Amino acid sequence: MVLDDFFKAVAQQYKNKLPFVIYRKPNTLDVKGMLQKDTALHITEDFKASGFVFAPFDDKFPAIILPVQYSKQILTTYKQSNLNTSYSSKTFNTYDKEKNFHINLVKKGINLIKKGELQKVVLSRKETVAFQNEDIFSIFQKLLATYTSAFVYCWYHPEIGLWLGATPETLLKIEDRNFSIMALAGTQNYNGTLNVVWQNKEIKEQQFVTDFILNNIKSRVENIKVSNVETVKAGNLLHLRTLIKGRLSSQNFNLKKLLYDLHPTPAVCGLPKALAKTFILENENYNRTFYTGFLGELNIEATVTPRTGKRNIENRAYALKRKSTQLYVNLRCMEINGNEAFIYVGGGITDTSNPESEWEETVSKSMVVKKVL
Ligand SMILES: C=C(O[C@@H]1C=C(C(=O)O)C=C[C@H]1O)C(=O)O
Repeated sequence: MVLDDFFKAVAQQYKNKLPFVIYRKPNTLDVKGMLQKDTALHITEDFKASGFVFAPFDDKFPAIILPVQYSKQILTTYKQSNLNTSYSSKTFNTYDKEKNFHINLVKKGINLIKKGELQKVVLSRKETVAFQNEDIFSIFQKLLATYTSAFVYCWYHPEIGLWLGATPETLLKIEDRNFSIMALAGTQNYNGTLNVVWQNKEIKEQQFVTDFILNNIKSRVENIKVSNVETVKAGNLLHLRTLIKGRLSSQNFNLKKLLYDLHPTPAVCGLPKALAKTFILENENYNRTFYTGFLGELNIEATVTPRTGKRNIENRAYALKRKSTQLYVNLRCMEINGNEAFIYVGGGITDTSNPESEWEETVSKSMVVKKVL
């Protein structure tokens, strides 16, 4: 489908107040869309359905799905040169009240860590900025053009609202029995080089995430491969990343169990998980809803053509059908609500965190999204 027709179809869907998602995976050009044919709020209880899932931070609340069976799928290609909208150079005010609240929240977190009750907690805030007469699809296109290595999406349901984001973090990918999980944490501003020094604080907070993931998957996987810790760029920021890959031991693994043993990981919640989550729910002054939840393709049938090598020539005729799941953590995102955009940002706190720097980190993270407004 050509780009114009793609966006016309999605705009019509939005006008008709029908649910949809449009998205592009990291470092690819395909932009996919799922346009749901009814207005129902579909839920997946067992994670066996096939569709696009949108799950909240708090696992007490259900995961929403746009099911393949009730949706029309559309596809286009987006090249950076398609961008014909320019950036505005708006300035945004931050308010002392928000800053004071966040700094006090961080101090509270540090105190609990120093008392030994928590090891790490990720604390966040919601910032409201004015949003007037803007075309959400041009914002989506700016996200596509600006953040080519992110998972970029725009998701809508009339009963929930409209979300947009460009996340650098994969939660879980599964194809057949092969899986891949990312441990991403630690943040510093990007100043033109990936060759940077990381402080112990960041190294430790990222290691917590890797260890947590390994502990939670070890009983049901084999052939685990853990990458070195690498510095990766996401917009104007750098993070530390470890990739964990392997094979699930059983064909009949329980995807829901695996997912909720991981989610929310210490990249967005903390350690120990339950205590950190309670602290977050009781002390942040807003409801995260879908920020730091997860989203993406669930049990989508993909056609895989075997590689063409001399040895494989006889295989070329077969196109294999495989079920694939590719889920991302909902970060660097915003929710549009009438004339307002809510931007959600947070950061990991450990015993050596500095409250003022933690505030600055959330300001830098908010720029990722503000840049396209
Ligand atoms: C919580 C966020 O990001 C997470 C926290 C990070 C950190 O504490 O350094 C880094 C990447 C993400 O795992 C966010 O972007 O809002």
